[in-house]
Order: sequence, then structure tokens, then C-alpha cells
Amino acid sequence: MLRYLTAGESHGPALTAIVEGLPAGLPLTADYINTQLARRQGGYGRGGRMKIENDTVRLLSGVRGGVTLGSPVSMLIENKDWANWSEIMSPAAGAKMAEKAVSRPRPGHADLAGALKYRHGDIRNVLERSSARETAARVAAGSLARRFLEELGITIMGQVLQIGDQQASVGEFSPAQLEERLRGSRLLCADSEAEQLMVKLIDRARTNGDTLGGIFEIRVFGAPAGLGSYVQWDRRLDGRLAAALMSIQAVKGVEVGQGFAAAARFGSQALDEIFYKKGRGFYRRTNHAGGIEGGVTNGETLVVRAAMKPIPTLNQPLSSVDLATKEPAPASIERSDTCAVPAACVIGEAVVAWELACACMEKFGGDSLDELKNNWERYLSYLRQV
Ligand SMILES: Cc1cc2nc3c(=O)[nH]c(=O)nc-3n(C[C@H](O)[C@H](O)[C@H](O)COP(=O)(O)O)c2cc1C
Ligand SMILES: C=C(O[C@@H]1CC(C(=O)O)=C[C@@H](OP(=O)(O)O)[C@H]1O)C(=O)O
Repeated sequence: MLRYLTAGESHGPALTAIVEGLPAGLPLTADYINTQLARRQGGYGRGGRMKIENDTVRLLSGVRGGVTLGSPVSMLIENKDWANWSEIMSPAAGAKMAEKAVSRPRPGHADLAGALKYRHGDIRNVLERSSARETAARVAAGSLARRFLEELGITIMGQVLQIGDQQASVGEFSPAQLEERLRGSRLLCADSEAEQLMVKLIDRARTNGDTLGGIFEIRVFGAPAGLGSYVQWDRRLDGRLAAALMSIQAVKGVEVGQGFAAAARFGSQALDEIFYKKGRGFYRRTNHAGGIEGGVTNGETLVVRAAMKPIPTLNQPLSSVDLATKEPAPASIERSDTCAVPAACVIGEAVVAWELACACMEKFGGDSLDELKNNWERYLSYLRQV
């Protein structure tokens, strides 16, 4: 079983992740993980924090000589901003803590619900962990999954489809074409004309003390038919992907394939007819299902989309109530992003990679990469023969 946990506060000394269950013998370097961490830090619309951080991982265990050992991989990403927060974030009591307490919950953040649940008077005790800073550790864990999937020829690409109400036009691209189109893009948007309008919209939001959300899409190329299962609710891959994407901070909607649009179509416009060719096996000419039927991959490209709501911290704050005085007060203002959809897209790639890697480990097993690859090859040749 593949599993991971993350720990760390946004302005604490570091974030950590422990990943267990990867096969031994997987080639892995810190540089590989760092490339993904740098992608997560990018995107137009980010706030001042990304100028401070330069996320890099320290591999503390589970990797030796450039390959995984089969033992837990633990990783550490330092928060450079910790230097500015060490007194306020100290594990020991400090005089400044009460003085700097946050007491005006921001609508849309975890502030109020978290303070009520854990009986915190200082909202900092909530926001430090509810912050999407945690996703740096998730992307590190997802990078290991991505590296593992690469060994099987499975690749994952995300792109931004919409910022606010500004849409990009999307085509059917091969992984190489998509990569080429996204290279150099500020917003991970494959459509440069739309990207310029998105940038303008983000500027407008920032000027108005406002924020934006949007939609991103993740595609998985090269996944064979047969990952996930229909036999039990919690083994359905569509459900697992939806949960993983929905768990990203500020994601409020997830679609697989046609998603919500399918509800308005006739069956003949929403389902994918089945064809067969010797040597190629079973295939479809359309992919409305987004590569999953019955919670199981069907061999077509996997397509999932997620909708992100606008960032909750507004520089023109909404109304709130002070936790201590119960008097009306504007919500607190923390340093903040204006729009973080491209970052969420990279995080989306990571969590999708993770779920795919789990499904592959469940189907093909193996304590070493060689053992797993033998099982994988046998299954693929079976698929080619049926
Ligand atoms: C990459 C990323 C960056 C984010 N940056 C901010 C931010 O700077 N300020 C903020 O208030 N919320 C930010 N958010 C959103 C909040 O973390 C999120 O809305 C909050 O945790 C409440 O959770 P919920 O929206 O899922 O209900 C960000 C989310 C992501 C994915
Ligand atoms: C630190 C990250 O994102 C943070 C997510 C976030 C939030 O409330 O979710 C609030 C901001 O934190 P700060 O106030 O420290 O600038 C973002 O910068 C990151 O993505 O690495």
C-alpha cells in the first residue's frame, strides 16, 4: 500500500512529508522533485511570499545512490520565511503572540470554522495549517508518484482553462504538443491570446483589492484499461480522483470527462462507442467519459477538471465579526495571492499522479521496480492479445 502524510505550519521552520510503499530500485533525485516544486511556485497573480521562498527538498531517508530503497522516503522543505516569524511561531510561549493575535475571521477561509472547532482564540493557530503552503509537501510526494509512473510510460499534464470568466480555447494535443504549448506560459494556459486577457483580469482584481479563481484540467496519457475497480465504492478511481482534487485548498468542483455537461445531453451524445482493431485492441473514437467507466480506466486519455473559487483574503475586506469582542469588523488582511489557479493546476497534477500510482501499485504490486515492471509487461501483452 502506498501512503503519505504531510506536516508543517506555513510560517514554521519547515514542511515535511513521509511517503511509504514505493518499490525499491526507482531512480530518484532531489533535482527531479525540485523541478515540480518550482513549477508550483510559478504563475501570474501570486503574492509576496513566492519572492521569499525558493522551495527545494532535502531527502532525509529512503533514497541511496540515486534509487529508492523500499523504506519510507522522508522529505523536508524549509520555509525561508520562518526567519521572519520565529518568535511568533515558536513552540514555546512568547510575549508577542498575544499582541499579534488574529481575531477577525476571513469569509471563505478556514478561520472561523477552525477556531470554533479547535477552540482557538488566535486564528493564526488555524491559518498556519489550513494554508495552501502545505501543498508544497504534497507536490513533493506527488513527484515521487510522477517519477514512478514515468517508468511505466504514464505522463501527466495540466493546463489552465479559465481564470475568472476568461476562458482559454482547448484542443486535443499529444503530451509533447501540450508541453511545447505550455512552455514559457505565465499561466499554464496553452492559448496565448486568452492568456493576455487573463493577465489583465488578474491585474484588475489586484487593483480593486479583489481576487479570482478559475478552472484547470489534468490529462493522464498512457494509462492502460483496468486501473481502479467497480467492486467497492472506495476503489472507484473516479471517486478517488475527485476526493484528491477536492482536497486541494479552494477547489469547489470536480468533473470527469464531460462532467456536468453530460447531464444536459442525450445518451447518444454523451457515451463513447466501442471499436476493435487487431494489434490495437479495443478503442473509442470519442472520449466523453474522460477515460473512466465504472470507476475503472478504459485505456483512453484520462481527463479531469477542477474549479477553484476566488482566494478568500481580500485587500478590500468583507464584513466579519471580531472573535473576542463579537463586534462587527472588517475581515483581517494577510499577505496574499490574487490568483493561484496555475499553482493549483500543478498541485492537481501531483494529486492525480498520486492516485494513479496507488492504482498501479494495487494492480501490479511488487516490492522492487523490476518485479512490478514484469507484472506490468505481462498485463500489457494480455491486453494486446485479447
Ligand atoms: C496554491 C494556492 C494558493 C493559495 N493562496 C491563498 C492566499 O494567498 N490567500 C488566501 O486567503 N487563500 C489562498 N488559497 C486558498 C485557501 O488556502 C483556501 O481557500 C482555504 O484554505 C479554505 O479552504 P477551502 O477554500 O477549500 O474551503 C490558496 C490556495 C491554493 C491552492
Ligand atoms: C505560502 C504559500 O501560499 C500561501 C497560501 C495562503 C493560504 O492562505 O492558503 C496564504 C499565503 O501565505 P502568506 O500569507 O505567507 O503569503 C500564500 O502565500 C505557498 O503556496 O507556498
